[in-house]
Amino acid sequence: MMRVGLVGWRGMVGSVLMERMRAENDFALIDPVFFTTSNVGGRGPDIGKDLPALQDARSIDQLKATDAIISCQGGDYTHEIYPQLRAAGWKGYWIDAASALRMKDDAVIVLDPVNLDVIERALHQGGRDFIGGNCTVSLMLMALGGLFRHGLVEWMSAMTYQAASGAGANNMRELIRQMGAIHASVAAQLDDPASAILEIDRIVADTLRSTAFPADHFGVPLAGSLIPWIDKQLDNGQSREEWKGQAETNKILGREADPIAIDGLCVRIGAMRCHSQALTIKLTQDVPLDELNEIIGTANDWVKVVPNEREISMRELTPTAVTGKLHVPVGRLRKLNMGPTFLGAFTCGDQLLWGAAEPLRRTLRILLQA
Ligand SMILES: NC(=O)C1=CN([C@@H]2O[C@H](COP(=O)(O)OP(=O)(O)OC[C@H]3O[C@@H](n4cnc5c(N)ncnc54)[C@H](OP(=O)(O)O)[C@@H]3O)[C@@H](O)[C@H]2O)C=CC1
Ligand SMILES: N[C@@H](CC(=O)OP(=O)(O)O)C(=O)O
Repeated sequence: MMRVGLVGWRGMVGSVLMERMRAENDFALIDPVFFTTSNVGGRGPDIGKDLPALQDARSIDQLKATDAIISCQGGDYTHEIYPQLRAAGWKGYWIDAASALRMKDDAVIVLDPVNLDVIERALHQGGRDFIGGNCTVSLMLMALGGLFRHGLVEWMSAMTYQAASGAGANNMRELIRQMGAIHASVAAQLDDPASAILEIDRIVADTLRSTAFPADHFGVPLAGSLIPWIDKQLDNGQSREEWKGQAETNKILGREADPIAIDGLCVRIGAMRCHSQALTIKLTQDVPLDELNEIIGTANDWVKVVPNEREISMRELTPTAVTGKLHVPVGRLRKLNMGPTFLGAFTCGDQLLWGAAEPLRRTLRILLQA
């Protein structure tokens, strides 16, 4: 049985990964060893079978005794440990949620419903590093992979509406705290049907602008507002999250040599854990909408085309509908006024499932069958 080390299993991404691995009975197929950076000798998670005590995630000797490692511990950990482990001669598979190794030449960004061919080719060639993609990119490709597969995308612009979870667990908590602070500031006026709406609005604005408003993690209000910047600032004016759109999509598709132009603006909004995206797609040719629906909707087992109708879009194409679910709805599909080769689309997906945990556990399954 493959001895698989799990690092970062109690974090947010790691916890979702544990849930999914339990649900899919993955632990029956491996000999799992749990690591920690903070509780060596402690107890691992409940996975329905006996486990040895937690091992030290910074011990190269202990890590070396594995055939594969899945890390959800974060980029700093990867930067610190991965080079030491390879330098010590470890030849195992490194599967990682963090972005640290994504653009390394011999690393594959894994999203098997879209790029199983790229993953299998790398495995054939002795590839050992399999890295989960950026959540926004992975969710866009789960939704629109069919168009790319059919060579129909000349360029794409993605305008994103990204959830608090992408910034971490503390940010999710802070979003709810911010919502509570807003409500508390006008609770009395809300209970009084005769109160003036402009007075409520003024108090809410004062609350949002107050230095007492809880914003330690985001730095600014998200509830009742939005944040038009995600990740670091690059010299060319893009945010790093926006840069990933083109760089990671083309790497996932294995077409770095002939990249498709992808760009847009990434925005944080007050959703909990589902990223949404409004997409403008320049098609390489004029394809009728019913054919596009078919191409998009049959690309994988999880994408689900939502008819471009008001009621069903409002019910099914939202973070509320999608949270905790593996399907990836895509809708609002229509030709835009710019011409017959311009397609509009809107998609929404759980960024902790297909955006983070699910590609990792599926990669493990692929390695087990290799
Ligand atoms: N958040 C996201 O949406 C996505 C994140 N990723 C990547 O995944 C990696 C991990 O992200 P994420 O899961 O958000 O990180 P977390 O901060 O939730 O967890 C990382 C580690 O922090 C330690 N930790 C310290 N305090 C706590 C606590 N109170 N509860 C749980 N764990 C704690 C744990 O390590 P220990 O048990 O050793 O103490 C844990 O494994 C990052 O590199 C990120 O870039 C990738 C895609 C999406
Ligand atoms: N940057 C993403 C989350 C994330 O962790 O991305 P990456 O894995 O590319 O660092 C967000 O904020 O929504």
